[in-house]
Amino acid sequence: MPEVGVHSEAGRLRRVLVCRPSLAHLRLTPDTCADLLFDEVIWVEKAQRDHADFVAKMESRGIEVLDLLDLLTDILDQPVARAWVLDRKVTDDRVGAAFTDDLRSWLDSLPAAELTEYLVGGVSYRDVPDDLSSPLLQVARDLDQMGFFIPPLPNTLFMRDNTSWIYGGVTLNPMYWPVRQQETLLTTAVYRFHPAFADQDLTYWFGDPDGRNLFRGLATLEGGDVMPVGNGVVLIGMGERTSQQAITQVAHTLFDAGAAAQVIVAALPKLRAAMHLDTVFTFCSEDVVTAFAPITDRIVPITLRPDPNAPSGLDVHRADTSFVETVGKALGTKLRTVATDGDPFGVQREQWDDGANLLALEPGVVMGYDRNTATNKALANAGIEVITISAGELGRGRGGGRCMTCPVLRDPLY
Ligand SMILES: NC(=O)NCCC[C@H](N)C(=O)O
Repeated sequence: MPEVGVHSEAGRLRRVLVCRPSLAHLRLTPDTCADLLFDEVIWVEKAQRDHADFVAKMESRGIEVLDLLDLLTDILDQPVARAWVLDRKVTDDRVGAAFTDDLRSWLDSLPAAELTEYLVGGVSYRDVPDDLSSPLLQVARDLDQMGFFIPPLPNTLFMRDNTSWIYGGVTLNPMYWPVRQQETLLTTAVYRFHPAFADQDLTYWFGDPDGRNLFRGLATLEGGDVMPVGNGVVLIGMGERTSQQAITQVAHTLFDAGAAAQVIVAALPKLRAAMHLDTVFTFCSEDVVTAFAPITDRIVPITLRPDPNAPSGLDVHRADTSFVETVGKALGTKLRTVATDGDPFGVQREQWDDGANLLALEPGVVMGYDRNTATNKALANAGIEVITISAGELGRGRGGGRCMTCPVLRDPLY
Protein backbone atom coordinates (compact mmCIF):
# COMPACT_ATOMS: atom_id res chain seq x y z
CA MET A 1 0.00 0.00 0.00
CA PRO A 2 1.44 3.44 -0.88
CA GLU A 3 2.44 5.49 2.15
CA VAL A 4 1.26 8.78 0.69
CA GLY A 5 -2.06 9.93 -0.74
CA VAL A 6 -5.04 11.86 0.65
CA HIS A 7 -8.35 10.60 -0.66
CA SER A 8 -10.90 12.45 1.46
CA GLU A 9 -11.30 15.07 4.16
CA ALA A 10 -12.75 12.82 6.86
CA GLY A 11 -11.72 9.23 6.05
CA ARG A 12 -9.36 7.52 8.50
CA LEU A 13 -6.23 9.64 8.94
CA ARG A 14 -3.06 7.52 8.96
CA ARG A 15 -0.03 9.82 8.60
CA VAL A 16 0.20 13.53 9.16
CA LEU A 17 2.85 16.25 9.12
CA VAL A 18 2.99 18.88 11.88
CA CYS A 19 5.56 21.47 12.99
CA ARG A 20 5.83 22.16 16.72
CA PRO A 21 6.38 25.67 18.17
CA SER A 22 10.08 26.53 18.38
CA LEU A 23 12.67 29.31 18.34
CA ALA A 24 10.66 31.13 15.64
CA HIS A 25 7.95 31.83 18.23
CA LEU A 26 10.46 33.28 20.69
CA ARG A 27 11.20 35.87 18.01
CA LEU A 28 7.63 37.24 17.99
CA THR A 29 7.50 40.66 19.67
CA PRO A 30 4.71 43.23 19.97
CA ASP A 31 6.38 45.15 17.13
CA THR A 32 6.88 42.20 14.79
CA CYS A 33 4.02 39.80 15.44
CA ALA A 34 1.50 41.44 13.11
CA ASP A 35 3.96 41.42 10.20
CA LEU A 36 4.59 37.76 10.97
CA LEU A 37 0.83 37.09 10.80
CA PHE A 38 0.31 36.51 14.55
CA ASP A 39 -2.21 38.57 16.49
CA GLU A 40 -0.22 38.40 19.75
CA VAL A 41 3.08 37.29 21.20
CA ILE A 42 2.84 33.79 22.59
CA TRP A 43 3.94 31.91 25.74
CA VAL A 44 6.13 29.44 23.90
CA GLU A 45 6.60 26.78 26.60
CA LYS A 46 2.84 26.51 27.08
CA ALA A 47 2.31 26.37 23.31
CA GLN A 48 4.87 23.55 23.12
CA ARG A 49 3.09 21.60 25.87
CA ASP A 50 -0.29 22.11 24.19
CA HIS A 51 1.12 21.06 20.84
CA ALA A 52 2.64 17.93 22.42
CA ASP A 53 -0.82 17.14 23.83
CA PHE A 54 -2.32 17.60 20.35
CA VAL A 55 0.25 15.17 18.90
CA ALA A 56 -0.20 12.66 21.74
CA LYS A 57 -3.97 12.63 21.21
CA MET A 58 -3.51 11.90 17.50
CA GLU A 59 -0.95 9.17 18.25
CA SER A 60 -3.28 7.58 20.79
CA ARG A 61 -5.68 7.04 17.87
CA GLY A 62 -2.99 5.21 15.90
CA ILE A 63 -2.01 8.13 13.66
CA GLU A 64 1.65 8.43 12.69
CA VAL A 65 2.70 12.02 13.34
CA LEU A 66 5.83 13.35 11.62
CA ASP A 67 7.26 16.68 12.78
CA LEU A 68 8.93 18.83 10.14
CA LEU A 69 11.67 19.83 12.62
CA ASP A 70 12.64 16.18 13.14
CA LEU A 71 12.51 15.40 9.43
CA LEU A 72 14.70 18.41 8.65
CA THR A 73 17.20 17.36 11.29
CA ASP A 74 17.33 13.89 9.72
CA ILE A 75 18.07 15.21 6.24
CA LEU A 76 20.55 17.90 7.32
CA ASP A 77 22.86 15.08 8.42
CA GLN A 78 23.26 14.23 4.73
CA PRO A 79 25.90 16.50 3.11
CA VAL A 80 23.97 16.58 -0.18
CA ALA A 81 20.73 17.72 1.45
CA ARG A 82 22.54 20.26 3.62
CA ALA A 83 24.25 21.76 0.56
CA TRP A 84 20.94 21.79 -1.38
CA VAL A 85 19.23 23.78 1.38
CA LEU A 86 22.11 26.18 2.06
CA ASP A 87 22.62 26.84 -1.68
CA ARG A 88 19.05 28.14 -1.77
CA LYS A 89 18.95 29.90 1.62
CA VAL A 90 22.30 31.66 1.86
CA THR A 91 22.58 33.73 -1.29
CA ASP A 92 23.74 37.26 -2.00
CA ASP A 93 20.13 38.28 -2.63
CA ARG A 94 18.93 36.90 0.69
CA VAL A 95 21.71 37.67 3.18
CA GLY A 96 23.96 40.18 1.39
CA ALA A 97 27.23 39.59 -0.45
CA ALA A 98 29.27 40.87 2.52
CA PHE A 99 27.97 37.96 4.61
CA THR A 100 27.21 35.08 2.25
CA ASP A 101 30.48 33.13 2.51
CA ASP A 102 31.02 33.53 6.26
CA LEU A 103 27.42 32.86 7.15
CA ARG A 104 27.38 29.77 4.97
CA SER A 105 30.57 28.42 6.61
CA TRP A 106 29.21 29.06 10.08
CA LEU A 107 25.83 27.44 9.35
CA ASP A 108 27.58 24.52 7.69
CA SER A 109 29.63 23.93 10.84
CA LEU A 110 26.51 23.45 13.00
CA PRO A 111 25.09 20.08 14.01
CA ALA A 112 21.90 19.18 12.16
CA ALA A 113 19.51 19.91 15.04
CA GLU A 114 20.94 23.38 15.57
CA LEU A 115 20.89 24.14 11.85
CA THR A 116 17.21 23.14 11.77
CA GLU A 117 16.51 25.44 14.68
CA TYR A 118 18.02 28.40 12.82
CA LEU A 119 16.44 27.58 9.46
CA VAL A 120 12.99 27.76 11.04
CA GLY A 121 13.77 30.16 13.90
CA GLY A 122 15.73 32.59 11.77
CA VAL A 123 19.33 33.80 12.08
CA SER A 124 19.47 37.14 13.84
CA TYR A 125 22.43 39.51 13.82
CA ARG A 126 22.92 38.52 17.47
CA ASP A 127 23.07 34.76 16.77
CA VAL A 128 26.22 34.73 14.67
CA PRO A 129 29.71 34.60 16.24
CA ASP A 130 31.34 37.97 16.90
CA ASP A 131 34.32 37.00 14.80
CA LEU A 132 32.26 36.58 11.62
CA SER A 133 34.82 38.41 9.55
CA SER A 134 32.70 41.08 7.84
CA PRO A 135 33.19 44.58 9.29
CA LEU A 136 29.58 45.15 8.31
CA LEU A 137 28.42 42.91 11.17
CA GLN A 138 28.88 45.59 13.84
CA VAL A 139 27.22 48.16 11.59
CA ALA A 140 24.26 45.85 11.07
CA ARG A 141 23.98 45.23 14.84
CA ASP A 142 24.20 48.94 15.62
CA LEU A 143 21.52 49.78 13.08
CA ASP A 144 19.06 47.09 14.11
CA GLN A 145 19.55 45.12 17.31
CA MET A 146 16.78 42.75 16.35
CA GLY A 147 17.58 42.39 12.64
CA PHE A 148 17.81 39.07 10.81
CA PHE A 149 20.05 37.62 8.13
CA ILE A 150 17.45 34.89 7.69
CA PRO A 151 13.96 35.79 8.96
CA PRO A 152 12.02 33.46 11.30
CA LEU A 153 9.18 31.28 10.01
CA PRO A 154 6.67 31.04 12.90
CA ASN A 155 3.83 30.07 10.55
CA THR A 156 5.43 26.66 9.99
CA LEU A 157 3.14 25.86 12.96
CA PHE A 158 0.37 25.92 10.35
CA MET A 159 1.80 22.97 8.45
CA ARG A 160 -1.35 22.76 6.32
CA ASP A 161 -0.54 25.68 4.12
CA ASN A 162 2.83 25.35 2.40
CA THR A 163 2.09 21.99 0.80
CA SER A 164 -1.11 20.06 0.06
CA TRP A 165 -1.76 16.45 -0.82
CA ILE A 166 -4.44 15.97 -3.46
CA TYR A 167 -5.24 12.28 -4.01
CA GLY A 168 -2.01 10.59 -5.16
CA GLY A 169 0.11 13.74 -5.64
CA VAL A 170 1.21 16.87 -3.86
CA THR A 171 1.62 20.60 -4.42
CA LEU A 172 4.55 22.77 -3.26
CA ASN A 173 2.75 25.97 -2.62
CA PRO A 174 3.83 29.44 -3.75
CA MET A 175 2.40 31.34 -0.78
CA TYR A 176 0.73 34.73 -0.81
CA TRP A 177 2.58 36.62 1.94
CA PRO A 178 6.36 36.98 1.55
CA VAL A 179 6.83 36.15 5.26
CA ARG A 180 5.55 32.62 4.54
CA GLN A 181 7.12 31.93 1.15
CA GLN A 182 10.32 30.34 2.51
CA GLU A 183 8.37 27.65 4.37
CA THR A 184 7.83 25.80 1.12
CA LEU A 185 11.57 25.38 0.56
CA LEU A 186 11.98 23.40 3.78
CA THR A 187 9.13 21.03 2.97
CA THR A 188 10.46 20.64 -0.58
CA ALA A 189 13.83 19.58 0.87
CA VAL A 190 12.14 17.03 3.14
CA TYR A 191 10.16 15.52 0.25
CA ARG A 192 13.31 15.39 -1.85
CA PHE A 193 15.73 13.90 0.67
CA HIS A 194 13.87 12.19 3.52
CA PRO A 195 13.43 8.44 3.00
CA ALA A 196 9.81 8.74 4.22
CA PHE A 197 9.09 10.65 1.01
CA ALA A 198 12.06 10.39 -1.34
CA ASP A 199 11.52 6.63 -1.74
CA GLN A 200 7.90 7.17 -2.86
CA ASP A 201 8.55 8.66 -6.32
CA LEU A 202 6.23 11.61 -5.62
CA THR A 203 3.90 13.16 -8.17
CA TYR A 204 3.95 16.96 -8.07
CA TRP A 205 0.81 18.75 -9.24
CA PHE A 206 2.12 22.30 -8.77
CA GLY A 207 5.17 24.17 -7.49
CA ASP A 208 8.89 23.77 -8.03
CA PRO A 209 10.51 20.54 -6.73
CA ASP A 210 13.91 22.18 -7.33
CA GLY A 211 13.06 24.86 -4.74
CA ARG A 212 14.48 27.75 -6.79
CA ASN A 213 11.23 29.18 -8.06
CA LEU A 214 9.07 29.67 -4.96
CA PHE A 215 7.45 32.80 -6.40
CA ARG A 216 4.97 32.42 -9.22
CA GLY A 217 3.71 35.95 -9.71
CA LEU A 218 0.03 36.07 -8.94
CA ALA A 219 -0.31 32.29 -9.00
CA THR A 220 -0.53 31.73 -5.22
CA LEU A 221 -1.86 28.61 -3.52
CA GLU A 222 -2.24 27.70 0.18
CA GLY A 223 -3.27 24.35 1.63
CA GLY A 224 -5.96 25.79 3.88
CA ASP A 225 -7.89 26.35 0.67
CA VAL A 226 -7.40 22.86 -0.76
CA MET A 227 -9.74 19.93 -0.01
CA PRO A 228 -9.59 16.60 -1.91
CA VAL A 229 -13.05 15.55 -0.75
CA GLY A 230 -13.37 12.34 -2.82
CA ASN A 231 -15.41 11.12 -5.77
CA GLY A 232 -12.94 12.88 -8.12
CA VAL A 233 -13.84 16.26 -6.63
CA VAL A 234 -11.43 18.87 -5.26
CA LEU A 235 -12.62 22.01 -3.45
CA ILE A 236 -10.34 25.04 -3.67
CA GLY A 237 -10.99 28.32 -1.89
CA MET A 238 -10.23 31.49 -3.84
CA GLY A 239 -9.85 34.49 -1.57
CA GLU A 240 -7.07 36.34 0.23
CA ARG A 241 -4.47 33.61 -0.30
CA THR A 242 -5.26 31.42 -3.31
CA SER A 243 -5.76 32.90 -6.77
CA GLN A 244 -7.52 31.85 -9.95
CA GLN A 245 -4.11 31.93 -11.66
CA ALA A 246 -2.99 29.01 -9.47
CA ILE A 247 -6.33 27.18 -9.30
CA THR A 248 -6.71 26.87 -13.07
CA GLN A 249 -3.17 25.51 -13.41
CA VAL A 250 -3.75 22.93 -10.69
CA ALA A 251 -7.09 21.99 -12.29
CA HIS A 252 -5.43 21.44 -15.68
CA THR A 253 -2.73 19.23 -14.20
CA LEU A 254 -5.22 17.14 -12.23
CA PHE A 255 -7.54 16.74 -15.23
CA ASP A 256 -4.67 15.88 -17.60
CA ALA A 257 -3.52 13.15 -15.20
CA GLY A 258 -7.08 11.86 -14.74
CA ALA A 259 -6.64 12.48 -10.99
CA ALA A 260 -9.80 14.60 -10.65
CA ALA A 261 -12.96 15.15 -12.67
CA GLN A 262 -14.13 18.39 -11.14
CA VAL A 263 -12.75 21.32 -9.15
CA ILE A 264 -15.28 23.37 -7.19
CA VAL A 265 -13.90 26.84 -6.61
CA ALA A 266 -15.23 28.55 -3.48
CA ALA A 267 -15.01 32.29 -4.16
CA LEU A 268 -14.48 33.90 -0.74
CA PRO A 269 -14.34 37.51 0.40
CA LYS A 270 -10.76 38.68 1.04
CA LEU A 271 -10.84 38.85 4.85
CA ARG A 272 -8.37 37.81 7.54
CA ALA A 273 -11.15 35.98 9.39
CA ALA A 274 -11.77 33.93 6.24
CA MET A 275 -8.20 33.75 4.96
CA HIS A 276 -8.65 30.14 3.81
CA LEU A 277 -11.67 27.99 3.00
CA ASP A 278 -10.90 25.85 6.08
CA THR A 279 -11.41 28.81 8.42
CA VAL A 280 -15.12 28.72 7.56
CA PHE A 281 -15.83 25.15 6.38
CA THR A 282 -14.45 21.70 7.26
CA PHE A 283 -15.58 18.06 7.03
CA CYS A 284 -16.36 16.06 10.20
CA SER A 285 -17.72 12.85 8.63
CA GLU A 286 -19.04 11.61 5.29
CA ASP A 287 -22.03 13.92 5.58
CA VAL A 288 -21.43 16.41 8.44
CA VAL A 289 -19.62 19.68 7.75
CA THR A 290 -19.01 22.78 9.83
CA ALA A 291 -19.90 26.13 8.32
CA PHE A 292 -19.58 29.72 9.44
CA ALA A 293 -22.83 30.81 7.85
CA PRO A 294 -22.11 34.58 7.51
CA ILE A 295 -19.35 33.64 5.05
CA THR A 296 -20.36 30.23 3.66
CA ASP A 297 -23.79 31.56 2.69
CA ARG A 298 -21.98 34.17 0.56
CA ILE A 299 -19.53 31.78 -1.14
CA VAL A 300 -19.95 31.77 -4.91
CA PRO A 301 -19.41 28.17 -6.13
CA ILE A 302 -17.79 27.87 -9.56
CA THR A 303 -17.24 24.44 -11.12
CA LEU A 304 -14.29 23.64 -13.39
CA ARG A 305 -14.36 20.54 -15.59
CA PRO A 306 -12.17 19.48 -18.50
CA ASP A 307 -13.48 20.67 -21.88
CA PRO A 308 -11.20 19.96 -24.84
CA ASN A 309 -13.38 22.18 -27.06
CA ALA A 310 -13.04 25.31 -24.92
CA PRO A 311 -10.08 27.58 -25.76
CA SER A 312 -8.95 27.38 -22.11
CA GLY A 313 -9.48 23.61 -21.99
CA LEU A 314 -11.84 24.18 -19.08
CA ASP A 315 -15.59 24.27 -18.74
CA VAL A 316 -16.20 27.05 -16.20
CA HIS A 317 -19.68 27.20 -14.72
CA ARG A 318 -21.16 29.32 -11.96
CA ALA A 319 -23.34 26.94 -9.96
CA ASP A 320 -26.88 28.06 -9.20
CA THR A 321 -27.04 26.18 -5.90
CA SER A 322 -25.40 27.20 -2.61
CA PHE A 323 -21.82 26.17 -1.94
CA VAL A 324 -22.76 23.42 0.51
CA GLU A 325 -25.47 22.07 -1.80
CA THR A 326 -23.07 22.12 -4.75
CA VAL A 327 -20.47 20.13 -2.80
CA GLY A 328 -23.10 17.63 -1.58
CA LYS A 329 -24.39 17.13 -5.13
CA ALA A 330 -20.87 16.50 -6.44
CA LEU A 331 -20.33 13.89 -3.72
CA GLY A 332 -23.71 12.28 -4.27
CA THR A 333 -24.77 12.93 -0.67
CA LYS A 334 -26.85 15.45 1.25
CA LEU A 335 -24.54 17.29 3.62
CA ARG A 336 -25.71 18.17 7.13
CA THR A 337 -24.32 21.50 8.30
CA VAL A 338 -23.32 22.30 11.87
CA ALA A 339 -23.14 26.07 11.99
CA THR A 340 -20.59 27.90 14.13
CA ASP A 341 -22.78 28.36 17.20
CA GLY A 342 -23.73 30.94 19.81
CA ASP A 343 -25.59 34.24 19.84
CA PRO A 344 -24.63 36.71 17.09
CA PHE A 345 -21.63 37.85 19.16
CA GLY A 346 -20.61 34.32 20.09
CA VAL A 347 -20.78 33.08 16.50
CA GLN A 348 -18.25 35.72 15.45
CA ARG A 349 -15.99 34.99 18.44
CA GLU A 350 -16.01 31.21 17.93
CA GLN A 351 -15.22 31.51 14.24
CA TRP A 352 -12.33 33.89 15.02
CA ASP A 353 -11.05 31.21 17.42
CA ASP A 354 -11.23 28.53 14.73
CA GLY A 355 -14.49 26.92 15.81
CA ALA A 356 -15.11 25.89 12.19
CA ASN A 357 -11.54 24.65 11.66
CA LEU A 358 -11.66 21.01 12.71
CA LEU A 359 -9.37 18.11 11.90
CA ALA A 360 -11.18 14.84 11.25
CA LEU A 361 -9.27 11.80 12.55
CA GLU A 362 -11.84 9.36 11.22
CA PRO A 363 -15.49 9.73 10.17
CA GLY A 364 -17.32 11.34 13.09
CA VAL A 365 -14.23 12.03 15.26
CA VAL A 366 -12.60 15.47 15.09
CA MET A 367 -10.08 17.59 17.00
CA GLY A 368 -10.81 21.21 17.83
CA TYR A 369 -10.15 23.97 20.34
CA ASP A 370 -11.60 23.75 23.85
CA ARG A 371 -12.79 27.36 23.97
CA ASN A 372 -15.42 26.96 21.24
CA THR A 373 -17.91 25.51 23.67
CA ALA A 374 -21.13 26.35 21.80
CA THR A 375 -19.93 24.98 18.45
CA ASN A 376 -18.40 21.89 20.08
CA LYS A 377 -21.74 21.23 21.82
CA ALA A 378 -23.62 21.60 18.53
CA LEU A 379 -21.20 19.12 16.95
CA ALA A 380 -21.77 16.65 19.80
CA ASN A 381 -25.53 17.03 19.29
CA ALA A 382 -24.98 16.11 15.64
CA GLY A 383 -23.22 12.91 16.74
CA ILE A 384 -19.64 14.12 16.26
CA GLU A 385 -17.02 13.27 18.90
CA VAL A 386 -14.89 16.36 19.53
CA ILE A 387 -11.47 15.76 21.10
CA THR A 388 -10.34 19.11 22.47
CA ILE A 389 -6.96 20.79 22.80
CA SER A 390 -6.08 24.04 24.52
CA ALA A 391 -6.44 27.11 22.30
CA GLY A 392 -4.89 29.71 24.59
CA GLU A 393 -1.44 29.93 22.99
CA LEU A 394 -1.66 27.86 19.79
CA GLY A 395 -4.63 29.87 18.55
CA ARG A 396 -2.87 33.25 18.64
CA GLY A 397 -1.71 32.89 15.04
CA ARG A 398 -5.32 32.24 13.89
CA GLY A 399 -5.27 28.58 13.03
CA GLY A 400 -6.89 25.47 14.51
CA GLY A 401 -6.58 21.70 14.23
CA ARG A 402 -6.88 21.55 10.46
CA CYS A 403 -4.43 24.41 9.92
CA MET A 404 -1.79 22.79 12.15
CA THR A 405 -1.73 19.51 10.24
CA CYS A 406 -0.92 18.37 6.73
CA PRO A 407 -2.35 14.89 6.14
CA VAL A 408 -0.06 12.74 4.02
CA LEU A 409 -2.04 9.50 4.06
CA ARG A 410 -5.83 9.43 4.46
CA ASP A 411 -8.38 6.83 3.38
CA PRO A 412 -11.21 7.48 0.92
CA LEU A 413 -14.75 7.93 2.22
CA TYR A 414 -17.07 7.44 -0.74
N1 LIG B 1 -5.24 27.02 7.04
C1 LIG B 1 -5.21 28.08 7.83
O1 LIG B 1 -6.18 28.79 7.98
N2 LIG B 1 -4.04 28.39 8.39
C2 LIG B 1 -3.87 29.41 9.35
C3 LIG B 1 -2.70 30.28 9.02
C4 LIG B 1 -2.45 31.33 10.06
C5 LIG B 1 -1.24 32.15 9.76
N3 LIG B 1 -0.93 33.01 10.88
C6 LIG B 1 -1.44 33.00 8.53
O2 LIG B 1 -1.94 34.12 8.64
O3 LIG B 1 -1.09 32.58 7.44
